[in-house]
Amino acid sequence: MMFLIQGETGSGKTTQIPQYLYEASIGRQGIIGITQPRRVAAISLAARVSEEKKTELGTLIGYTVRFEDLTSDKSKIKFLTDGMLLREAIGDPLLRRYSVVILDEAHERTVHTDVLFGIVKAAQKKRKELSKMPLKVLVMSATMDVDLFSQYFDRAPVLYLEGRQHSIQVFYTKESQSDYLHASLVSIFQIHQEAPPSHSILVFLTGQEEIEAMSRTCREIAKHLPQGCAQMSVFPLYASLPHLQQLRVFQLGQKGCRKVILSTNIAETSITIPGIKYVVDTGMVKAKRYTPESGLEVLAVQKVSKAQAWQRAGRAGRQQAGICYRLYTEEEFEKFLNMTVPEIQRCNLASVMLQLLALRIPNILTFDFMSKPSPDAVRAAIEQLELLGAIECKDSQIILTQLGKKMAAFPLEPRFSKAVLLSPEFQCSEEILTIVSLLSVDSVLYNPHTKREEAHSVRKRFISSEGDHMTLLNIYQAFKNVGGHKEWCRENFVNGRNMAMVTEVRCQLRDICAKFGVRLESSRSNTSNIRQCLAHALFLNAAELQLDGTYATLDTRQPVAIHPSSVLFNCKPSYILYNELLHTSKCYIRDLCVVDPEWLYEAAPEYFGRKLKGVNS
Ligand SMILES: Nc1ncnc2c1ncn2[C@@H]1O[C@H](COP(=O)(O)OP(=O)(O)OP(=O)(O)O)[C@@H](O)[C@H]1O
Repeated sequence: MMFLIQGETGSGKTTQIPQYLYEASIGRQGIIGITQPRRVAAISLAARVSEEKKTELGTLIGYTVRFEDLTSDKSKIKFLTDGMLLREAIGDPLLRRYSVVILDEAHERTVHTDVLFGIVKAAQKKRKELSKMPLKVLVMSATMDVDLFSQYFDRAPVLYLEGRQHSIQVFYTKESQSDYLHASLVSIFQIHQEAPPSHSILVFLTGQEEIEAMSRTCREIAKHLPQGCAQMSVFPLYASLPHLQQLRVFQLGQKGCRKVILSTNIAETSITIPGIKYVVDTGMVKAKRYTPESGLEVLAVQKVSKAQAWQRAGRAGRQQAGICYRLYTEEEFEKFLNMTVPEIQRCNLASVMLQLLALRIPNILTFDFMSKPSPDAVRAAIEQLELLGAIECKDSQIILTQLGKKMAAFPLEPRFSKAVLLSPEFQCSEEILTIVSLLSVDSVLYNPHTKREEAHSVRKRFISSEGDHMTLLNIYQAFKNVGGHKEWCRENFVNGRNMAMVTEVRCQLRDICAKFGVRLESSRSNTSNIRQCLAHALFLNAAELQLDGTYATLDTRQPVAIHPSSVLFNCKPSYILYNELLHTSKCYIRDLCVVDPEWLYEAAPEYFGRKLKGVNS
């Protein structure tokens, strides 16, 4: 059985259908799994359904997100991120534990969801052939391209759910806005002056810095409003915000005080934030863009698709009638793409390719994708995995190496799992495990805007001239030396909860190492072995200082600049590794580590030999 369900936002697809299936005993033989593209959605939905069923979260209803599993043997309804279901499929491609798989928010088309489409389709077919317990599959969204989906899923029938409890009115601007931040501010304060304070406002912006700056401005303006105007509480919401702070947005606001939530697209789908009456949509989003020719995966601010705009509007009108102000004209909206370009067509494929190979799917080009990735992007991913030693190409066949098999077992990007696996060679396993864990969780640094200077100055003693990785390592070691003391965290502006998470992730990574017989070795001699190990794993993300004082990436000579958040912002080391590229006013590199060029060359002599030839010719 395979159905597509299209129902308006807020019609009850995600919270009700799993319960109906459970009550109809459809999930008796196995678990009902519901995938979500984001962890905050998986967690908050599990909590909501659990509350509706009056059970304790983690018993009948649970959730699994990366590095966090709140399920038990009793769990029958499980919310999980699409990435986690994909990981489970590596261990069990037939997904035998599940009687029903619901792929929710299918329009988001994350890489993981797209791969899951193929995996789930194949699992269903195979289970039928083997006369095993049938796998029922539901694909749901308010805004998916039903024709494309139905065709892909062998003409699966589409069920349309009509109706939502509350209406939503949508308004456009009359004229195009050149400054969406200014336009958002004007809208927020207009609503604030006119509407009762119990009506909360949700504003969609593009990223952490923008949101933090806007929060400050809103709070400042709110202080100077005329007497009689209601108070305002501003809540930022973005992926790297500590989890507890994320959850604060779901709490009811104080009486007589307006709640304003400034969010990235993490609040765009799935979730219900109580009290939201108004949505302000800037029409902008920060998303990945990938150019296979340059091999660069960049985060850049761009226009949303129509589907995203409708999802955003759908966050209003969930508990009462809602209003959505779009800060763009109707003509502009008409020019938006109908659907967001699937992530598989705009991201680096190295990670997903490694997972497909671990799933014993030999050829990503012939895999049953709803939308094929570009052959150039596939070639670039193959080259990267080959350089990392994860695969070998023999007679036009791609084979996962022993190293590659181990790499795929870690819930990490290939370059980070490679760093872990190489660490014994460089006698720095403990340190690399810490660094990789630190990079896998939300930021452990707490930078409250009112005490930014103070936070910087107390943390100065941890700063390493060798970069951000080493600085984070110093902070972690100091945290451990005081036994994770809460007072110490407070004094040093360190997020204790996220630090505890780092310790948890570290344990999990250690367990995976133990399972694969990876001997962990550390000499604690100096820091150059740690940086050398990072150079051998992250050499594809290296940048070089130019004669004019700027930086360029080593692979494609892309001009880049050090991000102001880096401890190296005012330094000019000759060679640095970076974790991420971010495109705002210019192309920034962030999370940096100083390295020697010889280490890079040692890591991939042929590759850098070729690159240098390219530069000289
Ligand atoms: N955490 C919550 N608090 C209060 N009400 C909620 C909550 N979650 C859901 N609801 C109510 O249930 C309704 C249906 O929510 P549900 O998430 O199931 O809708 P949906 O059809 O899946 O929407 P979408 O397509 O936007 O994900 C909401 O409109 C809201 O009225």
